[in-house]
Amino acid sequence: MFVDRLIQQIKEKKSNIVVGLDPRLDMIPKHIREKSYRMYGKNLRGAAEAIWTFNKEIIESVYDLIPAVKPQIAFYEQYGLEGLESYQKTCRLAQEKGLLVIGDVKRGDIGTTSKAYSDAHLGLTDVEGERIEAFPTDAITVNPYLGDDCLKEFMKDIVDYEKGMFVLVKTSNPTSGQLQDLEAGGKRIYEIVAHLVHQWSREMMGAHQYSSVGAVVGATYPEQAKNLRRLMPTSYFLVPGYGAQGGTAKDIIDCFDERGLGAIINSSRDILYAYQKENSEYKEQNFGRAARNAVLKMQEEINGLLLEQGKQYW
Ligand SMILES: O=c1ccn([C@@H]2O[C@H](COP(=O)(O)O)[C@@H](O)[C@H]2O)c(=O)[nH]1
Repeated sequence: MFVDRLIQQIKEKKSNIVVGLDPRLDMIPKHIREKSYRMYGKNLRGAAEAIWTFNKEIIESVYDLIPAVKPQIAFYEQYGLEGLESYQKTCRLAQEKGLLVIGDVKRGDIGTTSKAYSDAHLGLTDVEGERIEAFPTDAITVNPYLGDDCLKEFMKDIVDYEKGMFVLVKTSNPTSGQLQDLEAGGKRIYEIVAHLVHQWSREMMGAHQYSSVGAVVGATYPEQAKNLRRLMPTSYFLVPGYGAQGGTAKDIIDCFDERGLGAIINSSRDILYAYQKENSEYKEQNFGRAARNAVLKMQEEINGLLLEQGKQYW
């Protein structure tokens, strides 16, 4: 089951960090871009190959330190088919390195359309009876806005293929409250979504009192996260917003349970582009080492605070 594999990886690597694979062309080291443009041209192929080269080195540099990666599909989709090919290759390499892959695809539509999304990202795609894997991912993010019939399609594949999903509950962006914090029947919208997620989570429980149905909860809203931990006791939290968006170890600490489990913390820009930081000791040739160092620093911050609070999971 996805959640059990995740917890096993977390314990083995003593890490609850997810590296977000969000390749931004303008932030990829120049020597990689130039080589790629020389070989393929300044076009979608050239961009996609630069991304792939960059991701390969990032994965090689951090795979032994983390349980999972989270490629954000938007950063690949913008380069069309070539970009999606890089997404697919990135997911495959990460899995080969023993990492779990959480596709940040934020899908959700009417039932029949959700089924197609789910075939592509969780299950298998049917071609005249041949069942083929389109994108190799272990879990995805989903948008709950369309309700039960939308999520039912993802649920089926989670059960059949032992995959996972993280439902958007309280997102990290500045205006997430505009809709998510509105009150309906005495409750906030995000609390109502949390209640639904809790119900869905009961259908896919693993061995450690957690479910393969998790929730996205932003690091930038610590008070709400504390409340959500209580409302969704069986859902693993995928927590974006650490680092570049301002979230700190203190802000995410209440996403964990008393055992130090229950949350995986994502950081993308702060890790991938650590070599560009003002005080960085690394040159752009060593961007992989800079990323590794950034993961180790984040691990120290989070594990240090967990230890202080007696929430030692390792
Ligand atoms: O509420 C959300 C949901 C998803 N994200 C995604 O996480 C990363 C964050 O990147 P950073 O560079 O660490 O800020 C990015 O892929 C977002 O699309 C989120 O930030 N908040």
